[in-house]
Amino acid sequence: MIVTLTPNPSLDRTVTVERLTLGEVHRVTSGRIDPGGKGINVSRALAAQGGDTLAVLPVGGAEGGLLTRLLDEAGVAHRDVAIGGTARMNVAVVEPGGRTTKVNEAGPQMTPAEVDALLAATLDAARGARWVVGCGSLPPGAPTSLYADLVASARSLGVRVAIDSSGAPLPAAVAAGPSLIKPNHEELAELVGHALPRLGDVVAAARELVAGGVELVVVSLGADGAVAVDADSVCWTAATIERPLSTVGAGDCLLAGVLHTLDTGGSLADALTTGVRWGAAAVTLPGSRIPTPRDLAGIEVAAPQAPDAGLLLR
Ligand SMILES: Nc1ncnc2c1ncn2[C@@H]1O[C@H](COP(=O)(O)OP(=O)(O)O)[C@@H](O)[C@H]1O
Ligand SMILES: O=P(O)(O)OC[C@H]1O[C@](O)(COP(=O)(O)O)[C@@H](O)[C@@H]1O
Repeated sequence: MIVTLTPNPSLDRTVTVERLTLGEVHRVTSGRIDPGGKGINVSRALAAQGGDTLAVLPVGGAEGGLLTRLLDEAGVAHRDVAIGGTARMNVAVVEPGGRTTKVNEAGPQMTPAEVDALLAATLDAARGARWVVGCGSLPPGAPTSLYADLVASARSLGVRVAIDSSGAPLPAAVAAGPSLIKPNHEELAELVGHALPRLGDVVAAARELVAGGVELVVVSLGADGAVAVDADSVCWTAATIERPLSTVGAGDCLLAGVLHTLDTGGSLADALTTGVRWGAAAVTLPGSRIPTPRDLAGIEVAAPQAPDAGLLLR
């Protein structure tokens, strides 16, 4: 069982326009709404592939009601923690060719009691689970240490913790020694404090984090695939997608694929291959639609290999 915690879930509204021009009125050619937030997307991706998962989230307001209804419709088991605020709505504007502009709300103000209840519900759900995954930004009112606290508390229950976040909560969580982190290229550069133009720079930065106490670092690199680094090995792979439709949620699908494979006893190379397959399949789908087994068919992933250190990343 993989438990996900999404402290700041969202309704993801995706609209497609011919061309985005600042200051202009745009006519939408297609639109959709999906339950969102990074942990929720991880649970959606796992559930879509028959995985055993439970999403823990704060729920408030009319938007929160719609969010849980959409999760029910998608067959995603969830544990709701009632809050006084209202779930946020994030907008993604997609242009033909896949360029995506995102506008994310900050999220509802949470009280200290609501934050405590959310963490307690997550730890309660995590008892007996193999993995607990903390993902995404934190809403106003949540302490920067929320994911670090999750790492420490889940570890004392014997549960492995994966973290996918950004900004100040990420270094705080890293200092607590999680089992896995999944930064993208930009997040990793911010974490180590310098630019990482080549694949070799990414591997060196990931090794630095492993030496500092993170068991496994999986770095997603968009069209350049993903690289996985632990104390014993490093591997890299990628998939070619001719016509990407929307990259929203691709990193979440990658993480779901990696965890699903590790959870079912697969090797690191298999986990990375599955993750890249799920992430690449996600970019072939509109909005933050999640790949089904049928969407994975036909996605060719290169055999994992030692990274080409000199490769200049896109
Ligand atoms: N243009 C693309 N072509 C092929 N695969 C892609 C593309 N964009 C993303 N992916 C796949 O999705 C994964 C996650 O994408 P990425 O953009 O790095 O993550 P995030 O959404 O966290 O920023 C990548 O590791 C890769 O497997
Ligand atoms: O919590 P954050 O960082 O604001 O991100 C939330 C957004 O991220 C998503 O999980 C998608 O992730 P990406 O945009 O990184 O692919 C959306 O569902 C959601 O709108």
